[in-house]
Amino acid sequence: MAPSPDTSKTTKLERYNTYIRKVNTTKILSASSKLLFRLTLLVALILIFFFTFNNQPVSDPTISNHRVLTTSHFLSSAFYGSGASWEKEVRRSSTPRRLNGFSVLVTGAGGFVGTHCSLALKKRGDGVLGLDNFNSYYDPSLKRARQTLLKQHEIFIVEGDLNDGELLSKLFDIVPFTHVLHLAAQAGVRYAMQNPQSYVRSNIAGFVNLLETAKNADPQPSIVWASSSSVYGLNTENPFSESHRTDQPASLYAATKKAGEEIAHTYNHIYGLAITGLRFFTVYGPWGRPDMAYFFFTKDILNGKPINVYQTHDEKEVARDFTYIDDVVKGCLGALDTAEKSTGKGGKKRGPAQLRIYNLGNTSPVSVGKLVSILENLLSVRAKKHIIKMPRNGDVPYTHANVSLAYRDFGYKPTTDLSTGLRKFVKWYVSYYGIKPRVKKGINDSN
Ligand SMILES: O=C(O)[C@H]1O[C@H](OP(=O)(O)OP(=O)(O)OC[C@H]2O[C@@H](n3ccc(=O)[nH]c3=O)[C@H](O)[C@@H]2O)[C@H](O)[C@@H](O)[C@@H]1O
Repeated sequence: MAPSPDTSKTTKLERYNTYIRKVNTTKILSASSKLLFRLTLLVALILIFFFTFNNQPVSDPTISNHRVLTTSHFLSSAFYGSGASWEKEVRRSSTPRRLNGFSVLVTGAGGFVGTHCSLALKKRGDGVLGLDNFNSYYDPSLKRARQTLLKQHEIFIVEGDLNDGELLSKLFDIVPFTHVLHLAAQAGVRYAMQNPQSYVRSNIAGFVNLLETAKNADPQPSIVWASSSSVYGLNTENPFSESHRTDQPASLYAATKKAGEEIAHTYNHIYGLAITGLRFFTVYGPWGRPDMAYFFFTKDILNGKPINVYQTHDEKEVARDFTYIDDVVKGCLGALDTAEKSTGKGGKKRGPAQLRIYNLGNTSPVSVGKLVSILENLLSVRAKKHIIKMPRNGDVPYTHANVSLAYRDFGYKPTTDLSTGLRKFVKWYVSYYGIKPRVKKGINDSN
């Protein structure tokens, strides 16, 4: 019998090869399933991120502005800055139509004062480019409606955030702005207790970012920006003058505006930026801010909802130097017209530059009780008033502007009393929100 061949070596080899194939297949399978798992995780994370940041209820003031800003920044970075047509829009909007006209970057152009100032500048032939992040501190649909209004007047708003240095530099690369009207801010006195960080982000970090860009620009623009009557804080001298104490802010909002004034000093001192701060006193009017008392009182009175009317702890009336928007716009344009050129260039100072602060108020404080009775009369509805002690929320009991400095330097003279201004506001309100019944006859007939 022939000896059977020794197959033990080939069998071993085959077994070994089979084993290797199995191991490799398992490795490939496990690697691809890992890859698949990671991809799924990534997609899930992107989806979670997208839905979390884009499905926020818009009018809830408790929403963290930070998240909204970050998303807006994220989205805007994807949209802006590419394409010849975008640059063309930027150039077209900011080009003046009158001889020696300004080219103004208006930050917060989708806001209340920003919209009115942009329209006024455009109307007289200046070039206006808006910048706004359309955050949801209050109903963004109102900001979008203002944007539509500006678009009808050929004013383009770049959608982006003040803290986006790249975007700001790009805008200054495209346009040699002569002026910046800086109105973008986290506004509101009481909301600062709910979302303190948003005040730091917009009013301090955002402002610094803007000044950094402006100081590097060539030419450097002149800057006019919105400070606030709230910087007077616990000051007891009356009426408030620019020389009075502003070192006792009653709210974080006021503290960030005061910080802005000090920061303005620094950039003026080091870099030669010409800067003018305007202390606005409770500005109201058509296209106003829904977070302000006159606005939400109107809404609540019409809806039969109770309103809280504050009084001081010693039971005195709380009062404000309510200032009508058209007067404030004249003040802003006056400040722009009298702003001197910045003296620096490309981050270097070449000589002393103008630094100014002005009150823009109405010079006649009115109590909140009186404000409510004017509204009741205009709306023909009785308010359900709850008179309560002013909560400790950053409010001050009283504001009253002395505007002689603004009058001396650019002829600022407010001419609208509260009844006249509120009549115009109510007329706009009922038309904008399509409210017909009960509003006093004649409200739509007057100007
Ligand atoms: O002039 C300013 O510096 C500031 O003016 C307003 O702040 P404020 O004067 O507090 O305006 P509102 O929030 O509209 O309040 C007006 C008055 O109504 C009172 N109020 C407010 C809310 C409320 O429920 N009840 C009430 O009586 C306030 O105490 C205040 O006296 C703006 O909201 C700030 O952004 C701005 O910087």
